[in-house]
Amino acid sequence: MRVSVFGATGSIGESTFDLLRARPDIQVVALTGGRNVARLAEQARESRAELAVTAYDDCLEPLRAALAGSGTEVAAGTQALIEAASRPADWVMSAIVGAAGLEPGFRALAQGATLALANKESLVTAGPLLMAEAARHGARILPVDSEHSAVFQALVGEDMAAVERVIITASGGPFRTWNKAQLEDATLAQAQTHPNWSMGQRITIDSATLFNKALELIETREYFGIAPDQIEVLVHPQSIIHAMVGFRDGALMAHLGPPDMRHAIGYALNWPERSELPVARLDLAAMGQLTFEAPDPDRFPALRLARQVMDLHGHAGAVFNAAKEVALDEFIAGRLRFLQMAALVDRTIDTLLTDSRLTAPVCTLETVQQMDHLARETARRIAADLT
Ligand SMILES: NC(=O)C1=CN([C@@H]2O[C@H](COP(=O)(O)OP(=O)(O)OC[C@H]3O[C@@H](n4cnc5c(N)ncnc54)[C@H](OP(=O)(O)O)[C@@H]3O)[C@@H](O)[C@H]2O)C=CC1
Ligand SMILES: CC(=O)[C@@H](O)[C@H](O)COP(=O)(O)O
Ligand SMILES: [Mn+2]
Repeated sequence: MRVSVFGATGSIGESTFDLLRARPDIQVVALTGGRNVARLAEQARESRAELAVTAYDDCLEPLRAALAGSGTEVAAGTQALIEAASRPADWVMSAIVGAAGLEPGFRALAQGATLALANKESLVTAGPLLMAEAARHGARILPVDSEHSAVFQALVGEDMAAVERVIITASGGPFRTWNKAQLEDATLAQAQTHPNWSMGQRITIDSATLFNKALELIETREYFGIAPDQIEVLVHPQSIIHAMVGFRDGALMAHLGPPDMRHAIGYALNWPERSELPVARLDLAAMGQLTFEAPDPDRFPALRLARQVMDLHGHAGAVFNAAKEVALDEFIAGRLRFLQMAALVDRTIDTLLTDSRLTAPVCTLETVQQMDHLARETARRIAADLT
């Protein structure tokens, strides 16, 4: 099997790489990264990858130097990423963070590869387009986000017409029990520490605001084609149950597992088979109890914003995600406070409500990219006002 990994140097990329080590039958085609050139080169040497690509032009020379004599080709830049995605592969991991992951995934589908999709932003910004591209080329999208992998697994052999509701769980993040006054002063160091999962910085902060769960609400609709009012978020601080599917006979099927992404990645890698995976086995008796709470929309407005976005349809997802990415950049740079992130996203959507393109159906990658660009410009202008 020929495999490529986009975002190989990140958290999902490293977990994927770890699983690939145990598969001598796999030929690594392309590995891509960003600024962590040293790690990308190590991975390429170890796996004898055909091609290593950095997203940044100024990282090309260090990458070339690190891979001299290895036999791995090197390339850099956005166009090189897209070309790498077009290189024939059977299975492609999409684990670049942010909207930058959309186009490589789109190109991988166009060459008929199975796309293991960790990059949730792809479905949030361009769900209908991505699904149509997969159908057009007879390609498959397999969910990697833990909740969506869990739903996918609970649905094996089931008829979607029998599904009444889908419940995705949320850890509640590091600020689950904080009041609003405490949230005002939440720091970057606190926000980038997840109670259960070890993940990249950006998704970790999104878990703290519940923007991660907001993206996942939209992602659920796009994957499974169910109505927003059939999708619920349930706070479950232990992150052991990842999702539940409720059927019209009242049965509720839950998917449980330790907080280790190698399960969801491995499931997508081995699908439709199940194979041995190096993940811990749960000891529920030792755990004692699993607890649940309703999310608080007042302290965490991201979920309400996601529901507004789902009602708007069209390019609202692209606008939502872009504004959220800008809010995150500003918070990381110390220019926005924690609660101002949601305020910025809210105001960006509000500002663009009068633009008819916001609700126009998503038909091309270009319009998605245009709306992403417009939303980023708008959000940056509003952020300058807020600071
Ligand atoms: N981590 C997790 O457990 C989960 C992650 N996801 C999703 O998976 C995706 C990846 O998350 P995660 O692994 O945590 O993120 P990380 O930040 O750990 O890794 C991101 C990867 O993308 C690369 N990258 C960063 N910016 C760009 C860019 N502009 N263009 C191309 N490549 C870039 C990074 O390169 P470098 O580091 O070399 O600069 C790195 O390889 C996200 O969409 C996230 O929401 C979903 C569920 C769980
Ligand atoms: C591992 C994974 O899928 C993450 O998206 C996870 O769900 C984050 O945890 P939260 O539930 O805190 O958002
Ligand atoms: Mn998730």
